[in-house]
Amino acid sequence: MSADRGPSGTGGGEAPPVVLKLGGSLITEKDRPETIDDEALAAACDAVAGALADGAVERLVVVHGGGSFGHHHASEHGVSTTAGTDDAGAVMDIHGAMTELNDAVLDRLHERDVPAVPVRPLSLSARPAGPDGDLDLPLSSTATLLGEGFVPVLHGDAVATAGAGVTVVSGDELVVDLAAGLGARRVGVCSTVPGVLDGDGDVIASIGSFEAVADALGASDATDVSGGMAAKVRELLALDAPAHVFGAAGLAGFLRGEDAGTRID
Ligand SMILES: Nc1ncnc2c1ncn2[C@@H]1O[C@H](COP(=O)(O)OP(=O)(O)OP(=O)(O)O)[C@@H](O)[C@H]1O
Ligand SMILES: C=C(C)CCOP(=O)(O)O
Repeated sequence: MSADRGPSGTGGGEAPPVVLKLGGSLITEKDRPETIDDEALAAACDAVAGALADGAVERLVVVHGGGSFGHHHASEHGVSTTAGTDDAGAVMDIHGAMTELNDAVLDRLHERDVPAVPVRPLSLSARPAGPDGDLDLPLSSTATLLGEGFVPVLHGDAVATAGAGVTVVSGDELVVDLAAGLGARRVGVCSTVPGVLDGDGDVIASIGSFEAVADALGASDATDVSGGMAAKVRELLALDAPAHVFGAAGLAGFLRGEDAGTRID
């Protein structure tokens, strides 16, 4: 790997970060178990590397989804964001597949000199008991890595869950906690669709409430244990920072500070 430690390394007082999710449906072939979409992943990493190199983004946290890695194994074991398992083998299947995908994302970023380092939710995070138990995601490692000039890369994962064993935490949940806790400037979710689509298949320019678009929102077309587009919009509406949902064509523009796809705020 050729990635060096990032240039800033200055501690506190830096610009608020951008939080970017690379959707699993973008970077994998979601219908084919454990298959990376090499072209799409490379293009996304090019856009990230370009934005960091030309200073369009100073501080960046990347989150990636599960695609045909996490969702496939979670579904086979009957595990979702609400249904847990007490089988260590199932946890290893889910977490192991996400580790493999995370390694691939890190490799592609390192090839482009992005100082990316993994932050693993299974080792860091937990859900307390009860239906309203908010995810506990300690942020000090991510914040410190950012301050030291790195690009932390988190991912949807298996997560310890009081009273349920281990469930799934989606990248969308992580994005929301990271953005709120780190005071993100902007949030981007890059997926296979060009934005949130209305009933006619057109991109909805902006969404301010779930009810206004609920009829158009569905689950993912592929195997998915975390709720697809409906869950994504619900999560992003809870944020203070503006969020955008867009496709591959919108990524470079989003990183330059432009509006892309659907704006959610
Ligand atoms: N109204 C809608 N607009 C756009 N996509 C929708 C809509 N309703 C349902 N979808 C589905 O949501 C999918 C995107 O959600 P999905 O969770 O699969 O994306 P992702 O975040 O890229 O993947 P992952 O969850 O693996 O990280 C689309 O591919 C589409 O099948
Ligand atoms: C299925 C797993 C392990 C990750 C789910 O994360 P998401 O793809 O962001 O919903």
